[in-house]
Parts: sequence; structure tokens; C-alpha cells
Amino acid sequence: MAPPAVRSVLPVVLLGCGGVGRQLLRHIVSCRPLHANQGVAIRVVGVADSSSLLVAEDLHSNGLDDALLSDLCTAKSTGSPLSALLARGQCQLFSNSEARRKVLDTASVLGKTTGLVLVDCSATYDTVSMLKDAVDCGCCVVLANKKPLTCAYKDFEKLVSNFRRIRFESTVGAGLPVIASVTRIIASGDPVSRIVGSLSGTLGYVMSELEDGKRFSEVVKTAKSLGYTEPDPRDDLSGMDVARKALILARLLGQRISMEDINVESLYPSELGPDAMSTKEFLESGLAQLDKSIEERVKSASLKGNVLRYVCKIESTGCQVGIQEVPKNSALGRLRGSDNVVEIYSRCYENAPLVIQGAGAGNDTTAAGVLADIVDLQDLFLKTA
Ligand SMILES: NC(=O)C1=CN([C@@H]2O[C@H](COP(=O)(O)OP(=O)(O)OC[C@H]3O[C@@H](n4cnc5c(N)ncnc54)[C@H](OP(=O)(O)O)[C@@H]3O)[C@@H](O)[C@H]2O)C=CC1
Ligand SMILES: N[C@@H](CC=O)C(=O)O
Repeated sequence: MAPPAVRSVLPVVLLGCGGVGRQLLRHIVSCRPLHANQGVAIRVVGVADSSSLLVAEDLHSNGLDDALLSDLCTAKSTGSPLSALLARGQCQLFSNSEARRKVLDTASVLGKTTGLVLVDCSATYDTVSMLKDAVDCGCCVVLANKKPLTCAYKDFEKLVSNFRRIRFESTVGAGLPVIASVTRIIASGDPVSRIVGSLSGTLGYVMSELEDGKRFSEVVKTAKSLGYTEPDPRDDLSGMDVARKALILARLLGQRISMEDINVESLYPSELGPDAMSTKEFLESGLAQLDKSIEERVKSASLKGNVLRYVCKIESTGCQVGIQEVPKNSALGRLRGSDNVVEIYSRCYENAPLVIQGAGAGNDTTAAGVLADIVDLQDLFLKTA
């Protein structure tokens, strides 16, 4: 039987082709038959990293072909620059200084015709102004990067101003349907009063491995190698990554707050922070300085039948994120590995909260969440006859 005709074509420019971005490209390629059966086609017209942007020569063609995308993943994972792909033909390369203009030209051309989805899988604030300009061109935005939604409130407001055109499920809980659930509850007129949970795959993994007697510095490095941590793991250990998730959720609930309004507990002192040493130095020498004090905290909790968890609490009275001792035999205490758990309380879920639990970090699940977000926009990209 012939596959159904293509109903929606979604042109995509991907910003960031690190662990998550590359996995997204692999998912896009491997899901072609599935999407074709659903009448959906994703056309990757450009991919950027921190130094350049690779764009399809003809924006209205089929985009960068799958063989090129696979080679791009191989090149980037072996440390080659995007320029190594130029010899393949069918694409053009723009340096960092020209990339922003080219993305916006592309957004402007496609925004007026086929539409464009700008997908941010970087971990930088540098994309914010480009995303806002793309929104002005009528483009859609999909984010794994939390930073654009956690800078100035007016930037958040701008990005979500057309809620139909933005998706950011993977910013909280990776592939878990946290944003979708909260959005649906709010849309039904059921006021969300409280969200409590463990929202860091890295810290969840680290804490549960510590219970098995492993050394803090070792498990943090393992979490990094498993793709759970941010590019600089101090973003996780400082609590800032969880605070960003809390801020996104709080803003989604209508709170006009900023990062400074969130109480954040860090697992390391400022002497080991980014102003004092590089990520490499931190991993090689700084991290091990924390082993003893963390081991003592784990032991002290264990003597009381408790375990340590990094807990996030969002209420109308404020947001806080920090380490807590919780009973070993509680929902939070039973968490293992990179799993997240989120409890959502509202009028309908007052005494028994809505609970969402599952893998909360990792390139695979995060990229799957991003892909689902892109496909979710398909109705805005219907082909005209
Ligand atoms: N890993 C996970 O479990 C989860 C991750 N996320 C988020 O996904 C994002 C990506 O994470 P991850 O893939 O692990 O990070 P990586 O560090 O592996 O990749 C980041 C990518 O962004 C690129 N980049 C940096 N600056 C820019 C820029 N100005 N424009 C375009 N690209 C740029 C980097 O370029 P270069 O290759 O040149 O360095 C790199 O390719 C992060 O924001 C993270 O918070 C969200 C949920 C879960
Ligand atoms: N570093 C983050 C990745 C997902 O947001 C985490 O550990 O949860």
C-alpha cells in the first residue's frame, strides 16, 4: 500500500549539535518511515554550532539530505568542525559572525512562505535575541535550552506570546510530559497550587549512587559521561539547572518572577565556581575536594533512615530548590538513577496529586521530547494544494 500523501512539511533550523542536537538528527532520520505514514516530513534546512552554520543551498529543496545529516553527527562526535561537511556539496557554510544574519534571512524567507521551526539545543543565552526576532518573522520555536525562558521576564513573555507557536517540553523533565500536563490543567480552569519534585536527572543519579557507597567525584563524572549533566556540571551542582526548571514552571503558572526570587542551595562553595576555575580544572581537582563533606551528609541522613534528595518546591508564596533529607521509603526516597518525579497539586488533584515519573535526563529521552514537540506543530505547516 502506498504511504499517505505528505500533509505537513516542517522546515527546521537546529541551533546546537552536541549530545542532544545530534541525537535529535538521528531520531529525525530514523523516524522518516513513521512520519511518512503520518503524512509528516521534517526538512532540516540548517544546523549551527558555536562557530558556524551549515545551510542547504536551496532553502526550498528537500534540505540537507539524510546521508549528510548522519555524516554531520559522526563529524561532530569525533571533534571535526561543520566545515568538514562542505566537500559534500548541496550546502553553504557561514561563520559565527554571519550565522545570525543568515538564520534570520532564512526565517524571514521561510516565515513568509512555508514557515520555519527554530530548534534550540544549545546551552547558551546567545540565541535569545535571534529567537525573539524569529518569532517576529512568524517562525515557531522549540526549546531544549532553558536559558531563553529564564532570562528577563519580558523575553519569556515575548517568546510565549503566541503559545501555539512555541514548545518547550524538554526544558523540564527531558522527555516527560510535565509542561503538557501543567498546561492542560491550567487550560481546564483548575488552578495549580503547588508543584513539588526531584527535577534533576544528574542530582537524582548522583544521590542514589552515593547511597550505594560510591564516591561523589566519581559519580558526577559518570553522570557527565552518560549525558545527564549540563556542559559544565556545576550548572547542575549549583542547583541553577533545577532553579531554571522551577522558574519555567512558576512563570507557566503565571508568576512574574525572576531567578533572584528563587532560593537556591549550591553543593559547592564559590572557591570552586566558574569565576575561580575552568570546567576542566573543576573536574580534575575541584570536584574531589567535596567528597568528604558529601559523604558525611549521606551517612548522617542514613543513620536516621533517610536519604538526600535535591528537591524543588513551587508555591504561590515562593520557589525554593535545595537538598533535603527524605525518608528512604518515600516517593522521593525511592527514586533511582536519572529518574525525575513531579507531583502537581490543584483543586482536582488536591489530596492525591498528579504524579509524573520517569527518566529525566539523557540525550535520547531529551531528543525524543524535542522531536515530539516539532511533530506537534504539524497542523501549522499544512501543505497547500
Ligand atoms: N542532556 C540532557 O539530559 C538534557 C539537556 N537539556 C538541554 O539541552 C541543551 C543541549 O545539551 P547538550 O546537548 O548536552 O549540550 P552540548 O554541550 O553537548 O551541546 C551544545 C551545543 O550547542 C552549540 N552551541 C554553543 N553556542 C551556540 C550558539 N551560539 N549557536 C548555536 N549553537 C551553539 C555547541 O557548539 P560546539 O559543538 O561548537 O561546542 C554544541 O554543539 C542544553 O541547553 C541542556 O540544558 C534539556 C533537557 C535534558
Ligand atoms: N542536566 C539536566 C538535564 C536535563 O535538564 C539534569 O540533570 O536534569
